[in-house]
Amino acid sequence: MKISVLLLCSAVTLTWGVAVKQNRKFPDDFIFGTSTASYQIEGGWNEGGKSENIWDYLTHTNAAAIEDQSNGDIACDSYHKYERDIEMMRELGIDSYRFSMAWSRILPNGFADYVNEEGVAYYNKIIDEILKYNIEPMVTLYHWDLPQKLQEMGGWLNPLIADWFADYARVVFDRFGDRVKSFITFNEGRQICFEGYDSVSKAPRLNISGIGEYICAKNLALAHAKAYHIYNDDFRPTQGGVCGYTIAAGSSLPLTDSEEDAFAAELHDQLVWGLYTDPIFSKDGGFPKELFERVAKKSEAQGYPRSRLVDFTDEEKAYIRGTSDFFGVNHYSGALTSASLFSPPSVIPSPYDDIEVGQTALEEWPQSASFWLKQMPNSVYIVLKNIQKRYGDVPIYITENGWSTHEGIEDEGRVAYYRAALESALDALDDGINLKGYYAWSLMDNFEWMAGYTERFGLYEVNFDDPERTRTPRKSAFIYKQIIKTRTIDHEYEPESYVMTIDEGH
Ligand SMILES: C[C@H]1O[C@@H](Oc2ccc([N+](=O)[O-])cc2)[C@H](O)[C@@H](O)[C@H]1O
Repeated sequence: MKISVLLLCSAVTLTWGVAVKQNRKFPDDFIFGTSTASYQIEGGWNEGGKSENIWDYLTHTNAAAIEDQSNGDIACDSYHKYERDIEMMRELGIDSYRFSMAWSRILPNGFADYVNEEGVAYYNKIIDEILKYNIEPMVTLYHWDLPQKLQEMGGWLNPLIADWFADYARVVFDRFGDRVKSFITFNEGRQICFEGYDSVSKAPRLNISGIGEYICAKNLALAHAKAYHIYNDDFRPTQGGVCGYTIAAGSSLPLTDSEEDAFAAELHDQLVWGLYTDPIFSKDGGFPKELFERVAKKSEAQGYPRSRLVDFTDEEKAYIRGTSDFFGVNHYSGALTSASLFSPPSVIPSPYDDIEVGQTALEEWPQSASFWLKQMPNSVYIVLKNIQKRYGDVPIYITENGWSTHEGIEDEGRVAYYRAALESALDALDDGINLKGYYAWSLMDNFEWMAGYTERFGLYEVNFDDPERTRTPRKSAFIYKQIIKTRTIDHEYEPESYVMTIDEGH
């Protein structure tokens, strides 16, 4: 069996097993940032007029669902400690900060009948303060924390949610768009839909296997498009910013060079991100063709009178197509893909059973503290190339990329990962891929969903035993700072000390 792992060659030196070309530089206008999300860092879960969201509800009613029985009630306490967060951004010298707003902090009823001014004031403080230091906000409208009240009305399975989300988006654009020039509607459609409604993984942990994800995906696409059109028609003319969409994509390569494995890799991409992005970015719009046909055929064979993946109307397809100014990708890991690796899921119908494809990672790839995260060689380049092949030269932002450890301050594993990922991003730039920016996940340790606080992704360590939630820079923070400052990756660079300062101009 020939394993087709693509490695970009013409290396000059090898560092950490990574091909390193010399004298390469990120362009001056390349954006370096860090990412966070509201539920993972804010805390203040019932303060300042905020209402309960689906993560508050899950962690308060089913603590056992979280590995360490923890929750985001306080998290990093960024609701109170945001000034320290901004100081850290200045220490790093980042160009942009990606964070999300909590729908239930801005609209505690879920609906736009009442705007919580205290919630608006909280986000205004962050935006105004970072702009003082020339740090551009990139705001995600929805990073998984749906108001619980809307969940009780069906959440993302209720088609009316497209309007509820559009109303929320209008409030966000109206209140913040004079200063925020970059919006993302959704963080990771698949994680919202498959993990929330199909596979009992993330909140709200519903198990409508083989059906829930598809209904949610359709509603999400319509919600996104409505928000985009509102921005485009009513706000862009005066505010002049951009509005995009972010998905999670691993770099999938065919296990062998057979046609079957090439098709398996294509089907897998269609399921795990094309389902969400083809309707927006593909030439003809609509769901991915082969996936759509597979689900229709399977549904029929299973006795369903109609496909479990309900198509858009032609009018809806046209309404959704082209509704994104950039492609946001959260990228962490990769795998090799083949139908020969398929093992039937325990529950059928299931999206995985629909495609009958499986994946594997190689033993020798470094393993992070997260079971799902292994470091595939050159994986940033591979995923960006897959996106470019699919959608052409759309501007791309890597809106998350990072590595989890159980390490303390000396986080050599994370340092190696970031250096390798950014070398791979340089390969993409060298190849003419339209990559505009890179956001490290994450500024600091935070509540890592089902893993609670057992896995750490931060450039800054957070002491969750300390009521002050003290933040301390890790080695990786110094390394990332040096890369941002010089726009180059110096694999020999070692921080002189672990004392952080703010450089002039930040
Ligand atoms: C660590 C961050 O993970 C992000 O979510 C995903 C989802 C899927 C993959 N994947 O490899 O398939 C990677 C990361 C999430 O957006 C963020 O909040 C963090 O938890």
